[in-house]
Amino acid sequence: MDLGRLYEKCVNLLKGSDIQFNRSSRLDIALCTNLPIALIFLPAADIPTFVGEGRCSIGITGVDQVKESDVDVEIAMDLLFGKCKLQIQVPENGSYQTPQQLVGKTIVSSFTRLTTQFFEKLEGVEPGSPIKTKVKFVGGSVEASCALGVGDAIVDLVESGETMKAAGLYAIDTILDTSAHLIVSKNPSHPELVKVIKSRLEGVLAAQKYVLCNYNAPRSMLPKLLKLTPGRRAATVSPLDDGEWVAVSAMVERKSMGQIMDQLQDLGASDILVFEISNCRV
Ligand SMILES: Nc1ncnc2c1ncn2[C@@H]1O[C@H](COP(=O)(O)OP(=O)(O)OP(=O)(O)O)[C@@H](O)[C@H]1O
Ligand SMILES: O=P(O)(O)OC[C@H]1O[C@H](OP(=O)(O)OP(=O)(O)O)[C@H](O)[C@@H]1O
Repeated sequence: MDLGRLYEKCVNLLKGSDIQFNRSSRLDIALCTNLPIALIFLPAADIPTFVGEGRCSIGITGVDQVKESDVDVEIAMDLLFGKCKLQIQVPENGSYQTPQQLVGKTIVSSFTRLTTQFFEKLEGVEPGSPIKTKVKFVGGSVEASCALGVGDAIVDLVESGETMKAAGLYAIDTILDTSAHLIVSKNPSHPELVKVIKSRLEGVLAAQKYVLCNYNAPRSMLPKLLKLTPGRRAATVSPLDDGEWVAVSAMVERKSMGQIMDQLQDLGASDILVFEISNCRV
């Protein structure tokens, strides 16, 4: 698990999965109070190594860090947060507009492996063969490199684009779209626990993706209404005291919720209620 940008979302995910723990301040390890596991809080870039070497059975970090580390782990689940892009950025007022123009130049990045792989492909050489482009490592504040004359371009993560803009840079290509992922050791010490944690996390992700929609409707409109709210397997339809009416309950995708409510109403549904799902197994 991660200490910085991903930390809060990781903790929320664990809470949602009912993985309980108390973390004393400044301690990097916390024992789970309701499962026989220890949680270790590590920098995002170190997590792939710990999991790759089997020291930790599972980890949560950006897939950018996993690919940069070149470790042999299972990339098990996209956790759908921490989304950003690893992009090639050049000075706005400079002469470079395409990655091809950077061949033979100096590129600065914290992601030297991914940058090197990109230029190997661009230069048409075998992986591991020498390339004309020079790739330099810088651990932080990479965006200052061009202005300070350390490099001609940088490869760095972009989320809002504000850092890039403030540094007078713009992106000319994307090397990787990334987000936080669950990674699993190829030899976990307790595979059965890994399975439990995976299915709990899947439950939280599904709960985030769906809401529960309940409504009352004239029975005659059911065929049309159920096309809008078919449910995952099938919608639950219950009779009401008024025999002409039914109550419907179905999971719907959160992203379509507003549109579906509008259409249900247009078709004569009433008392449309939408509920958050705090957890589920589907
Ligand atoms: N705007 C962003 N900038 C950098 N990383 C981001 C951004 N948005 C999401 N991420 C993800 O977060 C990961 C880095 O996490 P973070 O910055 O928390 O690292 P850390 O080393 O654990 O913490 P810190 O840098 O605070 O010590 C990246 O690898 C990427 O997957
Ligand atoms: O597109 P934005 O939303 O502006 O985010 C991107 C910036 O955030 C990260 O840096 P971070 O703040 O982690 O500091 P660092 O430069 O020391 O890595 C990343 O390296 C970019 O510089």
